[in-house]
Amino acid sequence: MTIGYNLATYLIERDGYAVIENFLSQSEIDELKNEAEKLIKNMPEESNRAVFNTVESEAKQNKDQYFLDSSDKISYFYEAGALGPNGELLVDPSVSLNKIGHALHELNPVFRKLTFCEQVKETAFQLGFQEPAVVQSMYIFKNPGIGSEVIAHQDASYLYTEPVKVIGFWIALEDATLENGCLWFARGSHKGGVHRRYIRNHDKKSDQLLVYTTPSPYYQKSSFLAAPVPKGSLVLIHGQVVHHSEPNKSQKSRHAYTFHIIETKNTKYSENNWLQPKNKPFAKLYEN
Ligand SMILES: O=C(O)CCC(=O)C(=O)O
Ligand SMILES: [Fe+2]
Repeated sequence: MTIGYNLATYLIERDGYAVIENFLSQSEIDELKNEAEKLIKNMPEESNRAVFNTVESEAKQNKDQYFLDSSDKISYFYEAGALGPNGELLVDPSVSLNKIGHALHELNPVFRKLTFCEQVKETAFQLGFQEPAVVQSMYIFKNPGIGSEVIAHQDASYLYTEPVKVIGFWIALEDATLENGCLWFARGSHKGGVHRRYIRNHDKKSDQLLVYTTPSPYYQKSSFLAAPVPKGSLVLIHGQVVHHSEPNKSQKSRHAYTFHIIETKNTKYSENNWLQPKNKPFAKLYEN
C-alpha cells in the first residue's frame, strides 16, 4: 500500500475520499475479473433482463421492482443501448452490462472472500468502524463506447443511517482514466449534510415504488476533481461526498468492484432506504 491509514483517514475527513494504490495484487484482480466473466456467461434469459440508467429513466427505474428485488440477489443490469424491446442483445454480451449487484458479497464465494478479507477489515477498523456491516456490492463494467454516466450523487442518499456513517469501497480492476470514465469528486462536499434521499414511496396509489425527496441540487462541473487511478487501487468514498463519472467514450473498459459498509453500533438504519435486510440481518464485516 502506498499511503498509510493515518493519511487515508485524514484525506477522507478533509476531502471526502482517499485513494490507496496497490490495494489488490494482480492475481487478486485476475480472480475477480475471471469470476465476472463467468457471471456474464450465466446471464439471464431475455425475458428477465433489465436496463439500468441513472439519467433518462429515473421514473422507469423507480417503477422497476427488479431493482428492489436485487438486494439479496445477483442481478444483471444492462446498458440502455444494449437491449432491444424484448430483452434481445443488440451488442456483444461482453459489453452489454452496466453492472451486476447487489449481493455478490453474500452469494458469490470469490467476491465474498475479497469483501471479508483481512485487508478490508483492517481498513474499516482504521477508519473507526466498530461494528460495520456490508450492505451491498456491485461489479461495475463501464464498457467501452456504451458505458453510461453516473450522475452526481451522495451514497448516503441511498444508504441513510442516523447518524450518517457509510463508506464506499471502490476497487479499480482496470486503470480508471479520464478517457474511460474515472470517478470525479467535489472535494469537501461531504461537509454539507445529506442533500436529498432516495426512499420507499409510502403512497401506495403511486406506481413509483421509490422516489427522491427533492430534485437533484445543481452541482457545478467546476467543483469536481478527477480521480484517475491505476488498477488495484482502492478508492474510499465518504457517504456524503458528491461524486460522479462520465460516460465511457473510449475503447477501453473500466471495471470496478464496489461495496458499501455502514456502522451498526449506535446508529439507526433507515427503514425508508430502498435496501432492506431480507430474512437475515446485514453481514457484519468483522464476524464473517
Ligand atoms: O463506478 C462509478 O462510476 C460510480 C460508482 C459509485 O457511485 C459508487 O460506488 O458509489
Ligand atoms: Fe456512489
